[in-house]
Amino acid sequence: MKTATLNTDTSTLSENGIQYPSKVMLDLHNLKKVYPTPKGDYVVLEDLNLQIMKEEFVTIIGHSGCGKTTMLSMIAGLNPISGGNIAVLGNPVKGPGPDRGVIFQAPSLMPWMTALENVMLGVNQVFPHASKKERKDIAKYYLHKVGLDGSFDKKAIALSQGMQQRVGIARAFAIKPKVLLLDEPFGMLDSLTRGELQDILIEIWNKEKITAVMITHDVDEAIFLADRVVMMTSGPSAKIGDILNIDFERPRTRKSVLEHNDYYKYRKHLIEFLEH
Ligand SMILES: Nc1ncnc2c1ncn2[C@@H]1O[C@H](COP(=O)(O)OP(=O)(O)OP(=O)(O)O)[C@@H](O)[C@H]1O
Repeated sequence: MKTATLNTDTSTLSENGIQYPSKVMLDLHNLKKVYPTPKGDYVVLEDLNLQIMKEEFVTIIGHSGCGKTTMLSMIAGLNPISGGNIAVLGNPVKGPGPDRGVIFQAPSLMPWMTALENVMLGVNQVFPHASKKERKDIAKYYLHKVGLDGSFDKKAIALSQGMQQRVGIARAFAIKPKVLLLDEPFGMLDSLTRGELQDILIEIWNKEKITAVMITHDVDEAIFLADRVVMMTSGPSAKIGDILNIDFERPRTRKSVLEHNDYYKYRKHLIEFLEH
């Protein structure tokens, strides 16, 4: 019989009755992923161990093809686990769920639906017992937060890429997940829009403090957003190679980060890791 998850000050009781340290939101333990290929099994990830704390913002960097998306999609429950396990607050991930929101590089909205309708889709599923007005208010609140006040009723197909990604961000936050998973969400945007959306993302995150795990290829973005930057080794059998703590105070501004004495030290550390 399933028992409800119980949160206490010191620990969390998971579904299977295991007492869990309360600060750990996400636990990846000896994670393994094997893809079958015509030439035989390809081991993408092996012995990958990582704990991510509640309210933490972690960015993931690593060479192209090392397995970042594979890892994120396994956390999302969209990609089966070959070995080891993943737990959210001590509960094993068995598939997708509303406790994990995902923002992909392409927001994959329903093109014929309006911005509001797209956000409402998720909200309706996650809060079926709320009144229609309450659900609409949640969707509108997050669309407002991402700066889309004048565009609630515009069809997704009529929105620019940057605006579509704003809807994607609103949609992910609106379901109030415990963990937000972001796979290069700004990878396709120009640098100005990218900067704007980083600011929006971090502003909402500062307020809501959802645990966030974000893949990026941009070292500066990784530093600006994160409490820790996690570096993955190159595949096959990729694992966590190194972790860098980013000790800048929050809230941060891009200017204060760039002017900080440690900024270039952090940057050098990450670039040296990637160059090896
Ligand atoms: N369904 C699949 N079947 C077989 N191999 C796959 C599959 N999906 C991914 N791969 C391979 O697994 C490896 C890791 O892919 P993944 O997309 O996770 O890497 P990544 O680090 O996210 O790459 P990028 O930074 O380029 O997005 C790659 O070699 C890729 O070709």
